[in-house]
Formats: sequence, structure tokens, C-alpha cells
Amino acid sequence: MRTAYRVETVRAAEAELMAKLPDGALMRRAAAGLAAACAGMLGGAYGARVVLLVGSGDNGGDALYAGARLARRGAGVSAVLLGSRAHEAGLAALRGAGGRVADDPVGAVERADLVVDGITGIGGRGGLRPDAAEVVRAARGSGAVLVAVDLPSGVDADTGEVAGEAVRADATVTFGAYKPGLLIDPAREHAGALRLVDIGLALPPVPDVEALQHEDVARLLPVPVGESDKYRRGVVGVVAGSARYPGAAVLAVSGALRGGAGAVRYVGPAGDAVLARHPETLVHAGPPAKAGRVQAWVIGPGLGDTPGADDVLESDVPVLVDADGLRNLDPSAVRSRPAPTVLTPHAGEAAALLGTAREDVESRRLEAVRELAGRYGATVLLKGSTTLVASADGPVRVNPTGTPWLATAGSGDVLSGLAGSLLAAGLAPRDAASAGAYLHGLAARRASRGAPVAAYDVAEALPAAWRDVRG
Ligand SMILES: NC(=O)C1=CN([C@@H]2O[C@H](COP(=O)(O)OP(=O)(O)OC[C@H]3O[C@@H](n4cnc5c(N)ncnc54)[C@H](OP(=O)(O)O)[C@@H]3O)[C@@H](O)[C@H]2O)[C@@H](O)CC1
Ligand SMILES: Nc1ncnc2c1ncn2[C@@H]1O[C@H](COP(=O)(O)OP(=O)(O)O)[C@@H](O)[C@H]1O
Ligand SMILES: [K+]
Repeated sequence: MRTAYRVETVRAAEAELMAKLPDGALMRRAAAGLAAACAGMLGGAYGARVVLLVGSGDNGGDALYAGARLARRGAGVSAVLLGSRAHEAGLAALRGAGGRVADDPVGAVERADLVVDGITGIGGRGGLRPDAAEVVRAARGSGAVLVAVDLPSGVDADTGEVAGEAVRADATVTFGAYKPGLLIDPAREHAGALRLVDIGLALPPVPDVEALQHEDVARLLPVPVGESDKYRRGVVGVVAGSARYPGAAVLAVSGALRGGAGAVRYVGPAGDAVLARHPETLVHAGPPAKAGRVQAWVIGPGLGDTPGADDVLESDVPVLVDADGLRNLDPSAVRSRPAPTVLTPHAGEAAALLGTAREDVESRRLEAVRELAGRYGATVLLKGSTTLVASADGPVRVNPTGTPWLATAGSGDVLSGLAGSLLAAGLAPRDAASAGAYLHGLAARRASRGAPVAAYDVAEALPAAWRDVRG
């Protein structure tokens, strides 16, 4: 599991550790890790031209001490001082190692092999200030490798928001713990490749944000054993499709068939289309209450104007509500259910549920997903460039797989079928949602390999994604 901690928590852990260590020891640890990462990216420090962008705080201090180390190993290092002050001991160390302060900042970054962004870290507020923004633009245009210290300057460490201009780094070397903003868009896109330097912090066992990795998902996936039969593996019911959108039913069923349940019941008017593609489906015209027993329902993809989720929400099994099923969804109807509910909105649907604008959800995903989970008393999977899963309590899960090629019609239908199938197979709601998103993103990467994919290609790549995860 990859874990991330809010600034407040990181600062508390730092304070506790600093009290036990000699002055400056933590910063030296951070700077040593940073210098080693920079030297690695340069293929050796000797002869390299390195420019440090140095802000007023300790983030600039890290850059200066790392610069001193690189200068001692033969790099030509200069510092661009952008803050109201600069870390005094760090600057003295740089000068002592032969580094200097740049007199032509833009010229220096244009000639650099590597630029170190030490403008702001966890103490930064808002976007870059104009003088910093100018130098950062020159660095971006220069062809130098851009390495952010702790965080790309200008992004919000706790939320992933980017309020103004921010550094776009090739890599970020972060200290002690990942911060949520490094894992969540739009900030994540600014961070480039992530590297964590252990500085010995003791962090609480429960993080603020976490991201599943292969081995976590492998532990969650349901695997049939000798005694299994199709009913014991779980039956998932899919209420989807309409005369206008029969394809959504086919796609949701295609995800459900590859999600671990032993059988898929389809309920709705698109039975012929479903059977033509998936003859193994148990088809029923409806209503859902008459279709037979299931262990979980999926409702919503392609329903169009046909009645919403009310019937299904009255059942006593877990329900996943997606797409058209989310329209006008009543929080009290969801909250009073005796069984868990999973909602899977994209940003537009989440915005409608929250009564806000889509852009607002996209710029503040973490807040939006937490708010929806609280309001509905449900597990909420917010789709998009970073998919997040939140329950009423516990860490928010960030999905680390996926590709922008997934932004293709119908791929969400495959995901709802898949996650619903995992629910029917007995996974807890947040596990079903996050393992579903993980496999879906992995399948999309496999199916795409840099080329456009259709939603059905994603469904077909799911078995290979399972095998990847299970090793
Ligand atoms: N504590 C530790 O043990 C360890 C900490 N470590 C390191 O310390 C970092 C945190 O250091 P920090 O607390 O000094 O804050 P930091 O991010 O450098 O910047 C704050 C200053 O920047 C300014 N500023 C604010 N917004 C701005 C903006 N938009 N654009 C431009 N400038 C802006 C503002 O000053 P102002 O210019 O307004 O006077 C403010 O005072 C952390 O990320 C890690 O790298 C490591 O060494 C490991 C050990
Ligand atoms: N920019 C993006 N990067 C990565 N994944 C994306 C992006 N945009 C959309 N997705 C993913 O694509 C899928 C689209 O689902 P959805 O919006 O419900 O589409 P549809 O309703 O057409 O099925 C979701 O899994 C979502 O997370
Ligand atoms: K930085």
C-alpha cells in the first residue's frame, strides 16, 4: 500500500523526530537523498550545470544543502534566490562548497542541465509569485531536467489543488511521506516521477490517503476453491440499458462477467442485445424484485429516462448506482438502506449531486468525494483523471492505474459491472470499488498501449489484468 499524509501530520512527526536529533540533522538527511537522486538523474554530478531555485523557507534550505553536495562532487552549481530571505546556513554551505548566487537567473536556467525547484514545499500557499513564475517558465523551456523538492512549488500538498501557476517537474523527491497532492490531480500531473526519501519519521498507522498496489489487490480478489459453485461465488444483478442505449447493458454485463461473481443476471429491455454478445447471462424483463435472488445489484448505465434506482435501493443487498441511476438520488433513501451502497459518479454527475459546477469537482476532487460519501452515507467512487474512493470514514483511496485513453464512451459501464461483480463476490464496498478501479485501469493500459481503445476492449483485457495482479 502506498500511503500519504497531510501536512499537519507530517509536521507533527517531524517535530517529534527533530526533538531527538541534533540541529539540522533532518534537513541534512533530506538533502543527501535529494542530491543522490539528482546525481542519478544526471548520470553523475561531475561537470554538470545545476541551478537551484531557492525560496524563503526550509524547502530552499534542502535545495541549498543538496547543491553543496553536488558542488563538492564537481557540479557547477548556482542559486537563484526568489524569496524574501534565504536559508542562511544552507547558503553558507553552498558557498563553502564552491557554489554561487546567479546574477542572471533566466540565462542560468537556460544553460542548465538540471534545475532544482526549492521555491516552496509544504509551507507554500497559492500559486507561484510572478518573479518565480518567470524563471520556472524559462526552466521548462530550456530542456533541463526539472526536479521538485518535496512538492512541485505552487501545488497544494493536502488537496492536490493548483490555484495558479505551478512547477511542472520531471521528478519529485519527497521527504518522509507522500503528501496527498502528489497522488491526486491536478497536482499529480505536475509531480512527474515520484521518489520517496526516508528521513526516519514515525507516522500514524492510518494514513489520510492510500493507494492500493498489486499485492493489495491480489489479496482482495475472490478466487474460487474446490467447494465453490456459481451461487456461492455470488450472483450480480445488472439493471441497465434501454431501447435507446442497449449497448450500455452489454458493456456493464461484460464487466460483470469478468469480475468474480459466479453468475450475472441482467434485468431490463436490452436482453436480446445482451444475449447476442453474452449467451451465459441470465436474462429477465423485470422488475428487479421479480428477477430472482442476487448478492449485489448494479443499476444505472444507459437507463435513459426509465425509472431510477428506487426499486433496487429497497432491496437488502449491496447496490452500486451509476450513471442515470444517480439522477436525483435522494440522500435519505440511500442513508436508510440496510445494506451498503456504492455510488460511481463522474465529475459531472458528482457536481449535479452536490449542486456545484463540474470544474469545481475536478479542481477539488478530494473534498468532493469526501462530501458525497458523508452526505449519502455511502462509498463513493469518483471517476476521472484521478479516480478516488471514499467511505464515510477511513482513508480515501486513490487509484494508481488507468490512462487518459479510458476517456471513451462506455468504459464507465464496464467499471460499474466489474465493481458490482466484486461486491456480489463478497468484497467490502470500498474494496470492491477500489479493486474494480484498479483492474479497470490496468486493463485499459494493457488494451491501449498508447493507442485508442473502445470500452469493449477494456472488458476483454480484464482477465489479463487479473493475471498481472495475481502474478
Ligand atoms: N521541518 C523539517 O524538519 C524538515 C523540512 N523539510 C523541508 O522543509 C519544507 C517546509 O519548509 P517551510 O516550513 O519553511 O516552508 P516552505 O515550503 O519552504 O516555504 C514557506 C515559505 O515560502 C514563502 N511562500 C509561501 N507561499 C509562496 C508562494 N506561493 N510563492 C513563493 N513563496 C511562497 C513564504 O515566505 P515569504 O516569502 O512569504 O516570506 C513561506 O515562509 C518541506 O517542504 C521540506 O522541503 C526537510 O528539510 C525535511 C525536514
Ligand atoms: N482523463 C482521464 N484519465 C484517466 N481516466 C479517465 C479520464 N477520463 C475518464 N476516465 C475514466 O474513464 C471512465 C469513464 O467513465 P464514464 O465517465 O462513466 O463514461 P461512460 O458513461 O461513457 O461509460 C472512468 O473509469 C474514468 O475514471
Ligand atoms: K518545491
